[in-house]
Amino acid sequence: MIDYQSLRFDYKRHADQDAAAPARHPVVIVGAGPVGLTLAIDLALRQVPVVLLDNDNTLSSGSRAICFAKRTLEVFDRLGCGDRMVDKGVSWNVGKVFFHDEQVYRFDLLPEPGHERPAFINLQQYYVEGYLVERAAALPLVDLRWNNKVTGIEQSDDGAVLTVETPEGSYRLQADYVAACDGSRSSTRQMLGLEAKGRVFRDRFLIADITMDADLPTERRFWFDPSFHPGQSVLLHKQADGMWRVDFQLGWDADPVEERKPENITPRVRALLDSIGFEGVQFRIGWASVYTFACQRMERFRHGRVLFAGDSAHGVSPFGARGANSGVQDADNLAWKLAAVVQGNAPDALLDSYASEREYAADENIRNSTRATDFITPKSEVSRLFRDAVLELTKRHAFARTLVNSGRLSVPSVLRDSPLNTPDADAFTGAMVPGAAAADAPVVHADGSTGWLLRECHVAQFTALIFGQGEAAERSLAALRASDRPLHVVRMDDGARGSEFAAQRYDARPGTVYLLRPDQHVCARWRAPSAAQVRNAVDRALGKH
Ligand SMILES: O=C(O)CCc1cccc(O)c1
Repeated sequence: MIDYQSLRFDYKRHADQDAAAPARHPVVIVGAGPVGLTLAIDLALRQVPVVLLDNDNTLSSGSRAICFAKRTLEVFDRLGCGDRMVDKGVSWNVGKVFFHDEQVYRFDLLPEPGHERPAFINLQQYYVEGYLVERAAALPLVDLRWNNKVTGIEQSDDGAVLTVETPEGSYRLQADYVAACDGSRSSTRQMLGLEAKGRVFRDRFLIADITMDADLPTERRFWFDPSFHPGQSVLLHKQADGMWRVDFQLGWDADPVEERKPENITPRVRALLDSIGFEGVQFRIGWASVYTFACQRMERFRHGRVLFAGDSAHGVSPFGARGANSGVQDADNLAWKLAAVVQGNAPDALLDSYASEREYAADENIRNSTRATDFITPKSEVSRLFRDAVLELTKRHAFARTLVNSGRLSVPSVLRDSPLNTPDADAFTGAMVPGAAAADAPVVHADGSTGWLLRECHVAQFTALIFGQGEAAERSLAALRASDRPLHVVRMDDGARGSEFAAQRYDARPGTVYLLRPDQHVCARWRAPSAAQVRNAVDRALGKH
């Protein structure tokens, strides 16, 4: 078994370091974390060569982001590495909320059948990064350079020049576009004199990974004010390899250095385990950290030829697992747009929609994260009284459950107001509005074979889903063909067992067509499209209108 935590990657001298003039590349990505790696793989699969620079030669130190959401797994599936993540991770849908020591609420994030992926998996970040690195290594168009630290950036109208420091000295590189995926302390952001602004929360949390031989169902457990950690909150998650993540709220006055010491972590963990029935169970403390956080973002995610993605662009609290997941969705949004622009299939202005769509998503994540944090860590006596009253009521009254907020867990933003959407001209019901990430569903083919809707969406192209058979579906198919736009067509045959999920989720009738962007967001839909409507919708989604 590979120990991903102790892996060291070789620095290799590159021919660019000996070039007389700085070599020029279409895209240079700064930072080989989950976001930079996702973006690099996605671009390479779209036939765009990428240089990916990382300032060290290791994967994530510590388990860090552990909760990877359904949408993130669907992105990883599209990139060809979702199965490994899901096979190694622990899947979960259910969360339990406790007030004092009593369960007051249980929720199921994916109560309906007919989805390939669970609501979440928990997997240590070093595995996620390791699997992405291995996937990238299989793609000749990804040029991953370890121990290549960007120390300077100069922008011009048509690109940027980066200064890169290596163990053998520094060299310069030119890029048509730079993606800054270099984390919350982004040096790219600092070098450009930019900042992220927002609210810093005055509280401290201890995260400790413990390994123990004990089992509980794989569920998220959250305690408000439990007897084993009075006055504070606690969150427990199971990870791979018999590891568990515990988050203890400590309060602002806690001493971060003291709290990280094993002799101070042990009694906290012991009290938790004793309270959940694991009195005799031995445990080992692994990675531990004391953190504070801020909900903040850069005002704009695009600065000329530099695009910011992930934690460099925005930050949230861990509650809701919206950090890494929204970063992967940034990459998902950016990759196809960058590919379309550098390949000459879309104007540069398409990249403005990356910024506006993901700034919108960041606001939604920050809003959710801020509300959850305010509920979890009330900052006044009145807020605490309100919070405790809600939790008390929740035991008996369903209405109060909607007010409980232990973190609203990550779901993709619906990009409802995106300029890339074609507004509906026909009546539809349901959630698959233009801007929504396409819902998965079983697919039943005419020959009886089965698959999953999102797996059928081709990585490189716009996809058209056509529902049903018969004349209406044939007319829609003819319109798609006559549109003269490269479309990957997926036939959603109705009538077969299992096909009802898709028909219902997409409010489909025979002939209904959904147009999906390459990142699987719906951008248009019709009951019976014309070729011109399809053509216009594709062009609009490419930023040509
Ligand atoms: O369950 C949640 O709301 C998030 C769990 C989580 C994710 C990342 C770090 C961390 O300490 C907790």
